[in-house]
Order: sequence, then C-alpha cells, then structure tokens
Amino acid sequence: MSQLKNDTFLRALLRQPTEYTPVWLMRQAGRYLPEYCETRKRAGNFMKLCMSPDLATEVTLQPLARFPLDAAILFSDILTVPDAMGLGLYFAEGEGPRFERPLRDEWEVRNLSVPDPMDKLRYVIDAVRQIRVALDGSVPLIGFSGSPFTLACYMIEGSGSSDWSKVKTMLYSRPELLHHILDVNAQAVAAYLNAQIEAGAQAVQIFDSWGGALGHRAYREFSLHYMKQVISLLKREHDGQKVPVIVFTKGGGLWLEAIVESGCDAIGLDWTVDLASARARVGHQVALQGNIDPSTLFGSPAVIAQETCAVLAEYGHGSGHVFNLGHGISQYTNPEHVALLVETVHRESRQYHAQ
Ligand SMILES: Cc1c2[nH]c(c1CCC(=O)O)Cc1[nH]c(c(CCC(=O)O)c1C)Cc1[nH]c(c(CCC(=O)O)c1C)Cc1[nH]c(c(C)c1CCC(=O)O)C2
Repeated sequence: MSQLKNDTFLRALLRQPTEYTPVWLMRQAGRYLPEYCETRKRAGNFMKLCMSPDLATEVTLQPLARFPLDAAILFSDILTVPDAMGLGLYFAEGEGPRFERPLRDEWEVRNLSVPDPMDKLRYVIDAVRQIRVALDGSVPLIGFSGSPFTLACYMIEGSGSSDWSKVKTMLYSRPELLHHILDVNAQAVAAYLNAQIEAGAQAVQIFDSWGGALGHRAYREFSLHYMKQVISLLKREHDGQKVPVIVFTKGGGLWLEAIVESGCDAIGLDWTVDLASARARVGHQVALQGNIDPSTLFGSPAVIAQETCAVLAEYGHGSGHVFNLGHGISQYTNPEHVALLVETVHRESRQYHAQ
C-alpha cells in the first residue's frame, strides 16, 4: 500500500482510476518565483544552489507551498552528469549552460567514463533523500535525467545551439564516435536514475529536449535506442511500489508509436500535438503527459482557463493523463496565472473521471 497522502500522479501514470487529472509543471521551481530568485541570490549562483542539498530542498518545495501541485520534481539540472564526467559545467550570467572542456578531440571521447553517482553526484542523491523527508508523504517526488543524446548535444557543442552543427557533423562523419559517447551516457544515466530511485524518487522523467532536432531515422538510432537501453537497466520497482518512467522528447510528436516501444510508462508531449489523436495512436499502452503551450500563461485569466479546459477535453474521459506544460515554464510567467491553471485543472477535470 502507498504511504502517500496524494498518489494521484502515480496512479495516472499507471493508467489507474483517479478522481481528477493530476498536474505538475516542467521547471515549476524557477525564476518566475520571487522566492526562488531570493534563494538563488543567497546561494551565490545556480550551481551552488544545485550542489547544496539544503537549498535544493528549499527550492523544490517552493512551488508546492504556493500551488496544490500533485508532484514535486527534484531541483537539479540535467547537466550535472557531464559535469561529473569532468567536463566542467558553468553558467555564464544570462547565457545558459557552458562546459569548460567540451568533447573536441577523439582522445577526449575515448577517455570518457561512467561516473559513480554515489561519489561525484552525491549532492543530488543527498538532495533526493532530504526532499523525501521534507515532503513527508504529501506528494510523490519525480527524479530526472537528460537523455543520452540530449546530454551528448551539450557535451559536444559545449553550450546550447540553434542547429547543433558540431553534433550533426559528428553524427554524419564519425557516427561510431557519437555511438561511443551515447553508450557511456546511457550507462551513466541508468546508474544515476537508479541511485535517485534508491534514494526515494517515486517516478523518473528522461528529458530528451533535443531528440526532436534529429531526422526520423537518426532519432531512432541515436536517441530512442539509448533511452530504451536506459529503461531496460532501470529499477522499475522500489519499496514494493512501481516507479513509472516518463519519456519526453520535445518535437517527438510524429514518433509516438516508436517511443511506446522504449518501454516507458508515459510519454511527455510538447504543445504541437493534439492529445486526442495522440491518445488514439498510443491506445492503452502508455499514459500521456502535457501539453499546454507554456506561453498560454502570458494570456488573460479567461484565455488560460479556456485553453486549460480545451486540453482536458482533448484527452477526454478516463485515466492516463497528467496535465503539464508542453515545455518548461518561462521566467516571465505571472505566478497568479499558474495558480489559476492548477485550480482549473483540478476543478474542471473531475467531470472526465466520474465513476
Ligand atoms: C535542456 C535542459 C537543461 N536543464 C534541464 C533541461 C531539460 C528540460 C528542458 O528542455 O528545458 C532540466 C532542468 N533544469 C532545471 C530543472 C529543475 C526541476 C524543475 O523545476 O522542473 C530541470 C528538470 C532547473 C534549472 N536549470 C536552469 C535554470 C535557470 C537557472 C537560473 O536560475 O539562472 C533552472 C531553474 C539552467 C539551465 N539548464 C539548462 C539550460 C538550457 C538552462 C538555461 C535555461 C534558462 O536560462 O532558462 C539545461
């Protein structure tokens, strides 16, 4: 039996009946919350925030103190894994993530090794344990990792990119080198997620933010294949509870049937997909998570309520839907609009779950 006071999110992921549609938001702890900005200032910078289990716990709980969200997500970043591999992650003010030592030479690729999560990523694992204690069974905790391919994008490019030209150059000129990186990443991600699960993560999400930048054949060979490998290595049960796995490939809406084959329990969808047809395509095989356009939150309260209702209606009756944004929340979002969205999901979804 579950010790959780609210396990609606976990039940929805497993397509079991719920009373309403659960909701959480990608990047729910972040700069749109003044209290996050205050804690980040106190920490000095973003990495110090991630590396302090006390502060990571504090910011994980901030959105839950404001909104009745149905899940907490570990506060960390996907790029902690390549940092633990020795690439030297830093955040230049206002410029996003960068690596001091991106993978530029073949010997650097050949030297890559799988970091022991209990050593180099201990601060994340400690944060997971501490967050579980602080949550006190109120809602489940989501652990996460980047996908092997999305991590490789930053490791090769050294920063974000609009076209990932260094990654694609390697893909089409030295595919065996990219496969080697992806193989190491898949083992690293599996070990990292398993350590989070053992420390108390009750569901995990694999963020494949850049898989959608690939061609359809390349997506299967260089992104999906390695997520499948990760999933096959995961502990899917802990403390007698199933640990559902969510795969979120941004831009992956055309490939849902293939993503089902990864063995995931749920697929995260961006806002380009119509939930009704997505549901018809995946049938009863997986749950769906998403997918309102995060920019909707820039609209008026009336528009936010209307669009939220439209997304709920698109999924329709029955379980298997977790409401979320189609991507991370913008730093310019008004927190009052988030409150309205969460309230609307909880109130208006009940009609779709009537027994
Ligand atoms: C690609 C990616 C990254 N990080 C992440 C992804 C995958 C999801 C996605 O596609 O957005 C994942 C991530 N990053 C962060 C979380 C925290 C958990 C949550 O609340 O969802 C999660 C799940 C915190 C963060 N990660 C980052 C911030 C902003 C940092 C700050 O406070 O300055 C937060 C709250 C920094 C970060 N980290 C990354 C980028 C591109 C940036 C800069 C983006 C920006 O400036 O908005 C890499």
